[in-house]
Amino acid sequence: MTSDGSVLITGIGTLITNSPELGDGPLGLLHDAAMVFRDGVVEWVGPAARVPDGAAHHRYDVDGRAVLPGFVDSHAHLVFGGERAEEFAARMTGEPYGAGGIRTTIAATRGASDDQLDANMARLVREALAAGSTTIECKSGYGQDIDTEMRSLRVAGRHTGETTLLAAHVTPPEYTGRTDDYVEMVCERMIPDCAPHAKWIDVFCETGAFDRDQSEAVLRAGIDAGLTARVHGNQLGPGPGVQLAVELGAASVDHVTHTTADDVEALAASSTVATLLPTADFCTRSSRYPDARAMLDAGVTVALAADCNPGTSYTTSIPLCIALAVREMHMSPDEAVWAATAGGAAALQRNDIGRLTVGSRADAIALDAPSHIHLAYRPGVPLVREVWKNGAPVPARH
Ligand SMILES: N=CN[C@@H](CCC(=O)O)C(=O)O
Ligand SMILES: [Zn+2]
Repeated sequence: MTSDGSVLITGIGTLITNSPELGDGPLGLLHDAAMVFRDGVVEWVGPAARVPDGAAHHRYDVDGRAVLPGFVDSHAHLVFGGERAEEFAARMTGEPYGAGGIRTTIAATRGASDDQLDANMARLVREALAAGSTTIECKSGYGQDIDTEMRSLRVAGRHTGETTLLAAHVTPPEYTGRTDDYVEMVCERMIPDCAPHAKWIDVFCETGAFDRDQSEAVLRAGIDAGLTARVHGNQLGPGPGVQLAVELGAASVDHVTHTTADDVEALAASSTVATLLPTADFCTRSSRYPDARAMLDAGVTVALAADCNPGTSYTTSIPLCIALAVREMHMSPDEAVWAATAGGAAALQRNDIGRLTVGSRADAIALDAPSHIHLAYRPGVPLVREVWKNGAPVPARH
């Protein structure tokens, strides 16, 4: 980058802008394109033949590669201690996944220092960035006491502005058999104390976690404290999570693996994004994947996220999510890439990311491939070759 903070990217074989006004289809696809970043935002984007004259940009030639907005990973649990490889191995030999595994991580997280939590999160954020995620949301939720939830949010806030108080993830051991008492403590004390450190409030509305009334109480307390709702729902079986999210105007309801026709209809008529987490279904060997086709065909806004966490989805790979979404959920490569970029931005209610248009954040990736289709066509191959965050190249990962 030059001292004026600008960079000209040339030689873009295909550019996804996510602006239909700029190019073909919903992805706003341009061929033989170029782009100028200045001071962290996109200053110009268009055909290579029409690059504005005279600007003393640093030039970066991507040699015919595909360039996309950086992935927006709108669902992650990155503040935790320990790991659960043994639980995963047991699951792969027949044990079912249950919400109770979360308690293992609660114990490890409570016992970890801030520095340990921070180092673990930093490692995962670096990993995600190298795989193309230039924005990542992060939930607390492995404390389930005020002190550890607060510590978790502080750590998360050092790495992302998208911090979520997952106040009701599972009833912690000291409240066993007293979930209503836990919910009361969350509403009266945890949320008021922790809200200044979070942007979002989240609950796990599921059998074995929190029921509809308990989830609603937590979400309403969060909303009253100035947070915006998002919901974990319909992951392990059908349930009230989707309807609750829609009723409360949640930004997103996440997982949505088990939905009814009424759920899909309600989502389609709402502004709530359905965030699908295919790597969680893959790693828990779920009986099914979300019915993405029904949702898309009904007009639901769909996002894809990696749900990085030590229990159900210990991956930061959005390219893997895209490959699963295409292969297992019958999304087209275009739909999957849109969902992982503009869809993630919609789930975070952001219009400055997930697109490459004038004024948007200069967060972009170049693939070692001529088109975005290769993200699904070449599963498991690390195709993300270059990453720019706020207009600056991200150093290669060691
Ligand atoms: N479903 C709830 N929470 C996490 C899993 C947490 C865990 O098992 O540690 C998820 O999004 O998949
Ligand atoms: Zn989650």
